[in-house]
Order: sequence, then C-alpha cells, then structure tokens
Amino acid sequence: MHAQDLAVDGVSVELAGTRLVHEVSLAAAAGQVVGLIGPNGSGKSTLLRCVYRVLKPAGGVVRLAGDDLHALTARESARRVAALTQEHSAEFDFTVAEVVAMGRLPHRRGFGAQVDGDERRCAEALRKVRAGHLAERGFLSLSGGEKQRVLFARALVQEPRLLVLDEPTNHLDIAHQLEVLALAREAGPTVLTALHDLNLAAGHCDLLYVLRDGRIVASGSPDEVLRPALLAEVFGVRGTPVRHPETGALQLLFDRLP
Ligand SMILES: Nc1ncnc2c1ncn2[C@@H]1O[C@H](COP(=O)(O)OP(=O)(O)OP(=O)(O)O)[C@@H](O)[C@H]1O
Repeated sequence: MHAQDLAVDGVSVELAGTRLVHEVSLAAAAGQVVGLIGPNGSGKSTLLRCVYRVLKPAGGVVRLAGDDLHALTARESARRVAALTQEHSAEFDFTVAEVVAMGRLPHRRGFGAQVDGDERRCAEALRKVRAGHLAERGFLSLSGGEKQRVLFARALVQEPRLLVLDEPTNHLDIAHQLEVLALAREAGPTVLTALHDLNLAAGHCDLLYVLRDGRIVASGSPDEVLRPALLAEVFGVRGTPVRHPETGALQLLFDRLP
C-alpha cells in the first residue's frame, strides 16, 4: 500500500456566510484515482475549489505529502497541484499551443527561461489528448470538448503531484470520456475527480467518496459504495449492478424509482 498523499482533514467551506461543506475528511494514496460523487448541489465543486485553493477552508486542513496546501505560495502550489475545472476564464485569446505552454510556467526558473524539453512535453500532451492538429488554432474558436481536451493537456504538462478534476468528461464524446480518466491515471499523479457518470466512477476510481448536503455519507471501493440502497437513498434512482460479460467489471443499469 502506498503512503497517504492527499489528506483532506475535517474541512469545512463557507460562502457568503453559509456553510456548504461540513467537516469533510478524505484521503488518497500516491497515484490513486479517487472519485467524488453526489447529486447536484451536494458540494463537490465547492470542496474541490477548496482543494485547488480558490476557496480557503473555514475549518480543517488540506495536506499534500504532509504540507498544508493553503500555506504554500501560489508558485509552490502550482508546481504541485493542477486543476481542470468548470471555470474557464473567458479571455483566453491565445493559440492552443500557448495555452498548453502556460502549464509549464510554474516550472520555469526566472523570467521566461524555458526548461529543457518544454516544447516536446507540450506537443506530446496535445497528441495524447488527440488535439495535436489544433495547436495553431485560437483557443476561443474551439468547440466545448476541444477546449476541455486542451485544458486537460495543460494540466498534464504541469506534471503535478495532485491532479484535481471537476467533471473532466463534460462536453466530451464517448471515446474521449473513456480516455480522459485513463490518461489521468497513466500520467501518475494522485487524482481527485468529481464525476456524475457513476459507470465511469465504477470503472476508473480506486476509491469513491459520496457527498450529500456537504457531508460525506459513504466511502469505499466502487463495489462497496455503488449498492442499490445507497443509489436509491442518495441519488433517488433504482440502480441494478451487473457485470460486464467479458471483463467482469461493475456496470450499473439505472431506472427511475418505482
Ligand atoms: N457563492 C455561493 N453562495 C451561496 N451558495 C452557493 C454558492 N456557490 C454554490 N452555492 C451552493 O452550494 C451548494 C453546493 O454547490 P456545488 O457547486 O459545490 O455542488 P456540486 O455538488 O458541485 O453540484 P453539481 O453536481 O450541480 O455541479 C449548492 O446548493 C449551491 O447552490
């Protein structure tokens, strides 16, 4: 078993005087892919925004390899944590190649000095997300799914220790949905990802945490967590677990509750 790498310890998050996340604790070992699931409005994005430092915890601490993430400088944290989020700033008037190259900035020494191999890393990441052909396009001219893939490439070239993904499959067609989490795992960082698609969560996560009303209500392996009783209680659906006929992997069939 790996040592614990990410430790969210009793974290509460408040916005405009309202507590949205209540004393959440979760842990991920180095290189594990950990999924955060829960219905709309359960606090997934709010918790992730706290982990990638857009929000400060009102209580508790987020540690990565023992260090309090909120005590690091912005540069130190950008060297260790990359995030793919739903909040793309609208003013990305850059080419795709330039947007990906931004992921290397935290690793540069001094003004503008490129680290050896930066260009190669960026080209390789674009190829991995099958966006090599888009390198010279303006970022703003891309489709939703193309943007998402380019921003994922930028997160990969950051070579973070922790990769935080908020609905990384948003906008992606089925092939790219299946690919993005596999690429995240292959890249090797510890991954914390919010997911709506419970079959993707079942297929790609080592460990799942279930949020409801800002609190963790269940955690464990996908097989332990994705049981009919929990699916009915937390998600309000009838979920029938079946096995993939070839791989034996867990798949869920969904119906409305009777
Ligand atoms: N700035 C804010 N002020 C007050 N409440 C907020 C604010 N931002 C989010 N919320 C509320 O906090 C709750 C949690 O929102 P959050 O976006 O974290 O949920 P989520 O689990 O990511 O949801 P979804 O699955 O719909 O993306 C929601 O009820 C939301 O309306």
